[in-house]
This record gives sequence, C-alpha cells and structure tokens, in this order.
Amino acid sequence: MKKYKAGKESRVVISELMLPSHSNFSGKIHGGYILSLMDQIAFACGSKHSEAYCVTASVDKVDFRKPIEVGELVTMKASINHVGTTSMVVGVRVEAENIMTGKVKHCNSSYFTMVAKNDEGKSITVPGLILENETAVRRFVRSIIRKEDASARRDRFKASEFRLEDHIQLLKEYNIQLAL
Ligand SMILES: CC(=O)SCCNC(=O)CCNC(=O)[C@H](O)C(C)(C)COP(=O)(O)OP(=O)(O)OC[C@H]1O[C@@H](n2cnc3c(N)ncnc32)[C@H](O)[C@@H]1OP(=O)(O)O
Repeated sequence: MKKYKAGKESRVVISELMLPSHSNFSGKIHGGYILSLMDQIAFACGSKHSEAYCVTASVDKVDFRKPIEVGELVTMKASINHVGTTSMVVGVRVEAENIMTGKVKHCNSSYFTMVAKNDEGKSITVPGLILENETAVRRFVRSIIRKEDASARRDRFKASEFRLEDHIQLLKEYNIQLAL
C-alpha cells in the first residue's frame, strides 16, 4: 500500500437515471434512496483510498436543496477530503440533469466519515492524502473545522452536563408547553 495517495486516485463518479419506482406520488425521488446511493459511492471512494472495505461512521450533514424528479439523470461525485489515522472524510456532491433541457442543478453535498477495516473487523491505518491544489487544501481544512464543531456539539449536550434551568428562558420563545 502507498504511504500517500492523491485524491484523483480514489475519485468516483456514478450516474443513474431516476426511475418511478424510487419516487413518491408526485414524482419526486425519495431522499432515502438518494442517501443510499451516496453511501455506496462514499464506500467505493473510501475503499479505493484505503484499499480495504470500510464502514460508515457518520454522515455530516445532508440538506436536500432541490428536489430530484423522475426521469432526471443524477450524477454523484465522491472524493477524499480528509484523512485521519483510520478514518477518511469523503465529500459527495449530487447533481441532477434534466435530459431534455440539459439544465443541471446542485441537489446536495454531504460528508461521509468512513473507517477502514481489515478482515477481522479491526480498524486499520489509511494512506495519507496528497493535497495537489488549493481546493484540496480548503476541503481538508474545512473537514478539520467540521470535526471540531461536531465534537463541540456532542460535548455541549451530553445528558450528564445538561441543566434544564439553563434553557428555560430559551424554551419560552417556542410553541411548546412544559409538562414535566
Ligand atoms: C458498510 C457499512 O456502511 S456498515 C453500516 C453502517 N456503519 C456501521 O455499522 C458502523 C458501526 N460503528 C462502528 O463500527 C464503530 O463505532 C466505528 C468503526 C465507527 C468506530 O469504531 P471505534 O472502535 O469506536 O473506533 P475509534 O474510536 O478508534 O474510531 C476510529 C476512527 O473513527 C472515527 N470516528 C468514530 N466515530 C466517529 C463519528 N461518530 N464521527 C466521525 N468519526 C468517527 C474516529 O475519530 C477514528 O478516526 P481516526 O482513526 O482517523 O482518528
């Protein structure tokens, strides 16, 4: 296995025509189906980089910006944005093209953390990442910040540290009744 690999060595692109079987009654493709495709491409990209099968540790986060319609051609692009010791952050971008007009819309982007595993299910070290241009550096740094933000979020709302009285004032602004 190489010690360092460039992002282009593991970049993955898939295109799939959206069929009625994956849509709701108004012809929009189910978000869960899109997530499933995104997970698959993240898995492929992470596995190519690490040369091992991976598991999905987390997904951060998915905003469905535009609906995807039946008959549109969806293209997903995945590349490694960040590597840790055993984990990789895979950036996935989803676009949908109206085949009749050629118009392309950006439907969502998300970041999957994949962890490389050996045959015994033990997490294994992944190759480092060669950052070949400014975009790659920006994505790497953004991943560091996202990880820090996620960790701060987790700590802030730990059940053991949550104090109801600290939040009563905030709750008054919302459409709720407290019935504790
Ligand atoms: C094919 C599939 O998609 S499988 C189905 C969906 N996925 C799963 O079932 C995974 C279930 N979860 C697990 O197996 C484990 O909790 C794992 C692999 C995610 C983490 O395993 P742990 O034994 O806790 O390992 P550990 O704490 O050493 O973490 C391993 C790496 O994952 C990272 N990691 C673990 N949890 C998270 C998380 N929630 N978010 C982001 N990164 C995470 C760690 O930072 C670490 O990265 P590093 O080695 O680059 O520093």
